[in-house]
Amino acid sequence: MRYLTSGESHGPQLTTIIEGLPAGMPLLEDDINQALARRQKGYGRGRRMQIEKDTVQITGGVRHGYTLGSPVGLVVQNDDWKHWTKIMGQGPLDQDEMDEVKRKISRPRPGHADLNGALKYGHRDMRNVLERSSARETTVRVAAGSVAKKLLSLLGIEVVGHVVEIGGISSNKREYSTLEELRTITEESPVRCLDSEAGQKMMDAIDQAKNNGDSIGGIVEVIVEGMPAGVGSYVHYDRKLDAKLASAIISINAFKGVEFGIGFEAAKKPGSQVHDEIAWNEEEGYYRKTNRLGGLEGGMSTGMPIIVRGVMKPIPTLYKPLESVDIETKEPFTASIERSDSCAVPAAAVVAEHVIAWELAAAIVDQFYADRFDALKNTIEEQRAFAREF
Ligand SMILES: Cc1cc2nc3c(=O)[nH]c(=O)nc-3n(C[C@H](O)[C@H](O)[C@H](O)COP(=O)(O)O)c2cc1C
Ligand SMILES: C=C(O[C@@H]1CC(C(=O)O)=C[C@@H](OP(=O)(O)O)[C@H]1O)C(=O)O
Repeated sequence: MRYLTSGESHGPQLTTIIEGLPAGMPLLEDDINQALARRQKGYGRGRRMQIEKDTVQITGGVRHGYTLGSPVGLVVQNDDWKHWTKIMGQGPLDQDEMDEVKRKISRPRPGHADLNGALKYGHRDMRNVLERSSARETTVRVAAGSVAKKLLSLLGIEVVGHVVEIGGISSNKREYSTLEELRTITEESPVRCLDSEAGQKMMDAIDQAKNNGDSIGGIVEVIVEGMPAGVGSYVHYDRKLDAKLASAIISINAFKGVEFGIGFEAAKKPGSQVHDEIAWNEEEGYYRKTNRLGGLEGGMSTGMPIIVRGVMKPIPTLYKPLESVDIETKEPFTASIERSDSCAVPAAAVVAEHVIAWELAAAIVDQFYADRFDALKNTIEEQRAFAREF
């Protein structure tokens, strides 16, 4: 299963095409719209989120609420496009229009894609870079991920993303009784945090950063329950499930680190406090007494919950900007900017949830290859029964 995306941040629309989804899976626009709305929420975002009301149009691959096995096309309109039709128009400009819109972006922001993208593609107007490097593109990644989440959910696999740290303030509450409880509580928190006290402090930290013209980052966590054991493989580097999940997290704009289970803490502990003892009972089959490795061993799922965390750096566009160099004059400058998010960690938790869901669904569809969704469902049940009785 694979997907590509297309679209600029202030262009007319964002598009994705999903290839390889089995036929006969229930899918409605509403399933996707709920995910898009969740990505738009979250304390710390800038004015753009007030302009957009992200909703999807399914443009192919679905009929009467079920997938056809043909490519699924999804489109999300950019409501901001109407303010950018000249600047972002796709046809050639006449001379008058050229004068009107020729204000080129020649001042690269440290930490964004501007300068490297300009050097790579030869764009002297860095708008040509920032339009596509913008995290606006995560809208359709969430759309594709929500289709994957639907598939997983129908197979009894649930995925939830939430925030565990913002600006150095950590959630002290990590325990929850069910994934449903984690989802419900974090959904109501403006920063998607289980710990309401820490959540309030996170909001204060975001306000403070904003007032200082600065930005802050944080850590998000994604938990997956119901994944059958043995998805992924140890036999080849590009079939390892942990590697795919790590790549998915790092592919989110501004994500700089990833860990599984106890993660980087493993470096400080002896093996006896890192590895999870294996046990067996008739009801569940094999299980681990602990889950310090976060549900992954040898590039494969263990059947225990998968726990992935990702670290997001602070947003690079600063109202109090850092020094940079104008590529036209070669002079240093510190420019002011029009608008930006001051913290997008709560939104990024939703993105992380969906990119992880995508990788898991793709790994399942590729491994238990099926053209029909009912056949896939049976195969997964058989795999679970096989593991229980093994
Ligand atoms: C949901 C989300 C919203 C973001 N909003 C902004 C923003 O408003 N301004 C900004 O400069 N960067 C924002 N970023 C981060 C940039 O897109 C990112 O830093 C940039 O693409 C450069 O990539 P890199 O940081 O991975 O190197 C956002 C990222 C995410 C995930
Ligand atoms: C548009 C989204 O996020 C954008 C991501 C982003 C960036 O540089 O990554 C910059 C900002 O864009 P703008 O300058 O248009 O306000 C964010 O709003 C979105 O998440 O839908």
